[in-house]
Amino acid sequence: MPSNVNVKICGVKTPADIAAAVEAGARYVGFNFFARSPRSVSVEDAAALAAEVPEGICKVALVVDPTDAALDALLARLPIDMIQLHGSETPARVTEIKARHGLPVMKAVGVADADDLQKLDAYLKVADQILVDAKPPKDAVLPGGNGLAFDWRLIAGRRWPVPWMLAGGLTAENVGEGIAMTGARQVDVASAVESTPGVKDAALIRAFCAAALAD
Ligand SMILES: O=C(O)c1ccccc1N[C@@H]1O[C@H](COP(=O)(O)O)[C@@H](O)[C@H]1O
Repeated sequence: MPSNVNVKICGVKTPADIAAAVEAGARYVGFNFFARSPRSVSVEDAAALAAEVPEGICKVALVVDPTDAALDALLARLPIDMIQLHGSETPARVTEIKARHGLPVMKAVGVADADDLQKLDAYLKVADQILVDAKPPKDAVLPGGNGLAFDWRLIAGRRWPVPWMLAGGLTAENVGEGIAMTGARQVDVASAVESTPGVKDAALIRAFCAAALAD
């Protein structure tokens, strides 16, 4: 029986990463355009990679506080299905980006405590999806992709009116518990499916997807 959980593999950089994700059952692949990330790809490389993604798999562009010019340049080259905003974009900026580009937007919200969930509520009317991620540590170089989980009890039993993904420190070992505790129907992973930062590992992708899709 097909699983009712969707998996996103974020930070794919090679055709082999895409093949591993798709064969393992992922429904989303993420291209990371945050230059300081070990997972970042150039627009040119991502355009070539996007051609490898089968029809029906959602191609997500992960960007952090993008300018209009940067998004214009990216979307002119790349057939993207969804924009993931992973910076400090306000609800008004999310609305602006959606209107300008006509693409679904997933807004990432970092969660460390109950106050962050109030901030999340402000995006429910403007974003198409919410990515509920761990809040990065103050001194972190990356605003996401740090392999850190948040306290899932904070969102246990929460229901939101838009689709959402659980992210942050998910691994093959803990994703089943994360799904069970939070009721997530979608999960997103970057670092736990890598052998070293920025290098995806097909066996780890398979193990993660098998665990997430076992539900
Ligand atoms: O992965 C990155 O390098 C990254 C950089 C900047 C913003 C977001 C980033 N990743 C996103 O964070 C989640 C969680 O990552 P992890 O599994 O804890 O490593 C990831 O799935 C991306 O959507």
